[in-house]
Amino acid sequence: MHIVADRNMPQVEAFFGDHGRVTRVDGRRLSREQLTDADVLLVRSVTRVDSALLQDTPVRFVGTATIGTDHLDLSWLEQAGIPVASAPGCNAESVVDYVLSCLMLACQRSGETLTDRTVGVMGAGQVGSRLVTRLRAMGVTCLVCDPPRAERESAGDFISLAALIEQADVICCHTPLVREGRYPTHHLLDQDLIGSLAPGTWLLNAGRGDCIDTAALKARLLAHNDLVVMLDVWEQEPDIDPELARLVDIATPHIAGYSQEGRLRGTAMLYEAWCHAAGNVPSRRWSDVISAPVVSGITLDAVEGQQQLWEALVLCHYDVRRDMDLVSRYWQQYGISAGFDRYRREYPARREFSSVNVTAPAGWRSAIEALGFVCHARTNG
Ligand SMILES: NC(=O)C1=CN([C@@H]2O[C@H](COP(=O)(O)OP(=O)(O)OC[C@H]3O[C@@H](n4cnc5c(N)ncnc54)[C@H](O)[C@@H]3O)[C@@H](O)[C@H]2O)C=CC1
Ligand SMILES: O=C(O)C(=O)[C@H](O)COP(=O)(O)O
Repeated sequence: MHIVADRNMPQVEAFFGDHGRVTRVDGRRLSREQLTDADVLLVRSVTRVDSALLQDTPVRFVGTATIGTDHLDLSWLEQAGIPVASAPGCNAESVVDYVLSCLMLACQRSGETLTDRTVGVMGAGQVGSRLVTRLRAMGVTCLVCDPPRAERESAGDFISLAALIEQADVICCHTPLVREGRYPTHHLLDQDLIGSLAPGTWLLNAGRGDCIDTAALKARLLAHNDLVVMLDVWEQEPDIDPELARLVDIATPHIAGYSQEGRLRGTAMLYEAWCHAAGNVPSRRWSDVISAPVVSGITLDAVEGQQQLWEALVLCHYDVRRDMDLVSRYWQQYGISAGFDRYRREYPARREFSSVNVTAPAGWRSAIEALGFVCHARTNG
C-alpha cells in the first residue's frame, strides 16, 4: 500500500508505517501526478481535494486531519465512491486554550476582568460549545448563536446573530466555512454587522477567515481603530493582507488548533478510520506517541484574586505573544506567504492546559479547573 501524506502531519509513519510505504508531500502544491500509484491520501486544510486532483488515480481512501472540511469536494468524493474521514473535535481543546490565552492577554492589556464582559459565541459545535462550557464554569456570561442547532434542538438558549452583536462585547467566531444552503457563513460578519459593532468590542476569529468580510473590517480599523481584533484565520491564506495583520491586536497564522495533542489526535483518528475501513484492528493510540511535556506542573502561591490567577496561569503556560512575535519574525525574514506556512510547519511545541497539574490552595480549585487545568489542591494554603 502507498500512503501519500502532507509533510505537516505528525507521526504518520508511526501509525501507518507497518501497513505500507509513506511518501511525504507539500500539501499546498500537491498534484495528480504525485498520486499515480497512491492508495491512501492524508491531507490537511491546505489541499483542495476534488476531481481535478483525484480523477483517474488509484486513491481509495482520503483522510483530513482537520475539523473543517471546506477544502474537500465531499459530493464529488461520495459520487466517486471514495471513503472520506475527517477528525471532528481533534483540536477543539487546543482552540479553546488559544481563545483563553487571547482573552487573558486582552484583559491584561486593558486592565479588565473577564467576568465584566459578555462573550458571544458564533457557532456552538465542538469548539464553540467547549468554549462556552469553560467560560460559564469561570462565571463569564455567554450568549450563543447557532441557527442550525437552534432549528434542530428544542432545548437551548440560542439567539440571533443580530441580538448577539447587540448584546455581547466579546465576539468569538467558531463557524465552519459554508458557501451554500440555508445557513451560509461566507462573510457572515458582513460590512453592516461590522459597522454595527460597538466601539471597544473584542472580536476574535478562530473559525475560517472567509466568515468575516475582512476588507470591511480593515476599513473600520483604518477609519476608527476602536475594536480589539484577534485573528488566527484569514481570507486568502497564506497570502494574507499584511496591512490587516499590522492593524489587528493579535495576528497568528492559523495555529489555534496546533497543540501537540490536537495534531496527534488528528493523525490517530485517520488511522482509526482507515483501520475500520480496511478491517484492521488499531494497534496504536495518540497517547502512545506523544512526548513528555516540558512543563507538567505549576505551583501557585500568593494568589490575590480570580482574574489575577487566570492571567498568571494561562499566560504562564501558553502566552499567545510567543506566536505573535515569532511569526512576525518569520514574516520579516521569509515574506508573508512563505512565512505563514513555514511557521506552521516549524510550530514550536505547545501542550494543552489539561496536561498541566496545578498545585494551589484548595480555595482556588474550581477557578483553576474551570480553565481546563488539572488541579492538585493544597489544604494548608
Ligand atoms: N483556527 C484553527 O486552528 C481551527 C479552526 N477550526 C475551524 O472552526 C470550525 C468550527 O469547528 P468545530 O466547532 O469543531 O466544528 P463543528 O462542525 O463541530 O461546529 C460548527 C458549528 O457551527 C454551526 N454553524 C453552522 N452554520 C452556522 C451559522 N451560519 N451561524 C452560526 N453557527 C453556524 C454548526 O451548527 C455547528 O454547531 C471548523 O469548521 C474549522 O473551520 C477548527 C479547528 C482548528
Ligand atoms: O482542524 C481544522 O479545521 C483546522 O483549521 C486545522 O487546525 C488546520 O490545520 P492544517 O490542516 O491547515 O494544518
